[in-house]
Amino acid sequence: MNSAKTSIVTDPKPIIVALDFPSAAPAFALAERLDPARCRLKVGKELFTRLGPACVEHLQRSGFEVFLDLKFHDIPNTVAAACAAAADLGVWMLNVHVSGGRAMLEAARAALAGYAQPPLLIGVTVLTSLASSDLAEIGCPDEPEARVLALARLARDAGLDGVVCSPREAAKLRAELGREFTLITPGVRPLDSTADDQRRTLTPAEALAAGADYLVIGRPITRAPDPLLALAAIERSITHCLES
Ligand SMILES: O=c1ccn([C@@H]2O[C@H](COP(=O)(O)O)[C@@H](O)[C@H]2O)c(=O)[nH]1
Repeated sequence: MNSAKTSIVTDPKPIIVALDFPSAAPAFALAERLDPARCRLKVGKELFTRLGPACVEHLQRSGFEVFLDLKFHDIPNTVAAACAAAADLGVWMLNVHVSGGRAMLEAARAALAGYAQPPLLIGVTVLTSLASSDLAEIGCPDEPEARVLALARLARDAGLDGVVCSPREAAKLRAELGREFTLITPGVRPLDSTADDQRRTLTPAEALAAGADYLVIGRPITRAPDPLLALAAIERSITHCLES
């Protein structure tokens, strides 16, 4: 993919830093060094299970918008109640697994209907750690792109605001689902980073050029010798993708 191609990314801060840490100290220490005007933060299963809602509230008090990445996947009644609980926390974005099915997705949508400023409701399609062979093993004969597209269509039809996909599917989804559907891409790796457990990756500039709205980036920043330098290098690499 041509990383020099310019795409219109309308949000001036497309980077979401994944705060995957085992305790409050390193998570909050990094957050203190980050600027809420330059990025958002993602709280996932590890930090939330350790610290609970207090960690979201702490980060919000520091001025950050928080993506609560708990990937709810359960019966509709349970997911709806969990989405309401997340909305009560005032998170900017939350997510559910699209494979929970239409009734679950519609229940999640309905649960957020009464909020004046509801969080963005996002569906997880195919985890970026999965390749074709992994899908085959769990009984899915599709290539990841076909599966992601089918799940993204279901998410859109059920009224979700967008999906989590890998950057490799972003161009296809953008073309099929239009400009308004929000695409969140983990599986983002600068050229000098290791893939770790991610299987479907592109660089930050490639992801934005393909049509991603937001880049979720964890270890390439959080495990860098200097996280702020790593973030600054990523920001420089995507400047040409941002709307001026
Ligand atoms: O398909 C998915 C959905 C969520 N994630 C989450 O994003 C970050 C990625 O972290 P890296 O360290 O940059 O790999 C992590 O919190 C995952 O839980 C994902 O990777 N893929």
